[in-house]
Amino acid sequence: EGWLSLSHMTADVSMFPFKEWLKCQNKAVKNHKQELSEIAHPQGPYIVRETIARMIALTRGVMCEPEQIVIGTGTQPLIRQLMDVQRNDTRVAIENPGYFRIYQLLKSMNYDVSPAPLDEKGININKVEEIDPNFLFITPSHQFPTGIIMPISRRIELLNWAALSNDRYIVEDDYDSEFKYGTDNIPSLQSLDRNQRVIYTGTFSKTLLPGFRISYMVLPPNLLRVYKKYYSSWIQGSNSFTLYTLHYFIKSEAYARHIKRMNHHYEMKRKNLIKQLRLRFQDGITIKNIPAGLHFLAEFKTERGYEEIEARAKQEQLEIYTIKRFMLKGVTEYNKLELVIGFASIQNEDINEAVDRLYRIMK
Ligand SMILES: Cc1ncc(COP(=O)(O)O)c(CN[C@H](CF)CCC(=O)O)c1O
Repeated sequence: EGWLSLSHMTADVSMFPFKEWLKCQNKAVKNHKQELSEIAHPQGPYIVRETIARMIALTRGVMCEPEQIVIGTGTQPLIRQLMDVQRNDTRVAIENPGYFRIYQLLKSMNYDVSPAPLDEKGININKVEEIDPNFLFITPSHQFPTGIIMPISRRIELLNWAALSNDRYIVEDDYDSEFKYGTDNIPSLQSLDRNQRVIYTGTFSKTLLPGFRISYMVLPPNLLRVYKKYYSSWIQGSNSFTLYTLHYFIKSEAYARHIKRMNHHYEMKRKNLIKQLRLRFQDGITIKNIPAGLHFLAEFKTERGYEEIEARAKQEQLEIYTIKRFMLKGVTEYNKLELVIGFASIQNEDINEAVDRLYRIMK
């Protein structure tokens, strides 16, 4: 019957409004031939940055001017640009478990990168003070991969910590913050920042499609000055055609409608998957049931180790990922079997079959 996927790295392409997207593409051709014939602004076309600035002000409380926005072809290239213009002795801390692709990028740039552990409120503030980083990478809206939603109290603690020095920044990765199911959508950390300490990054990979490669970064004025100094001759890497299409997709409210529709769709699939998992595994499964994002963590009682589970998953043609990929350096072997279970790809009618395969893999 072929492969089924519980990957957390996808979006549900079966629901993407390609017809509306193509209409916006036509508008881009009609209204912006001139701009398409030229090299775009290093940070991306102004009107696209203006539309993004307005949208994140409305949806995430982010306060910024279009001049502070840098558009990029992904979170990694944006972080690379930001960090390329920092001093070599810059110290960095990142959540552990955390987004290993950023961890690996920062290490490949020869920065001193320290994984910092979490507690029930997100990144552990005492550990942050111990490490004393210049840049702190966090995902407060929906910690990646544990899903923890950082309470306001911890956000304030972190902002107070950052405000104590001109040489401290917090990179707020607001990844998949758009998907909340019945839980409150806490405004961005950036919206609480009064000292130009927060760099805000967002992406359209989860709300549109990861293949579009459209992400953005909001720099506080002091870092924007540094950025402009180093990148004045930079040619924007994004595809202007896609960016102008995005501009019309957002302005026509198609984007807002799509997110609303996807929230309902994902909430229904998530509920069904959790129900089937509980029915099948009974007390053999413990689900970290935080109602947000496009994946959840689930711990399974099994005698089998990670390698064996991954091998059996291939046999069963079920795409699954374990928590190991997010356990950054210096963490002892996990003594429980934990999966990151994504529900964007799996079609509702395939959920029972996927759960059956998972049951055979674990038993
Ligand atoms: C924490 C976090 N911040 C941003 C992105 C978005 O990056 P970009 O598309 O480049 O804008 C991801 C995307 N994560 C990937 C797909 F889910 C990879 C996960 C894995 O490698 O496990 C992410 O986890």
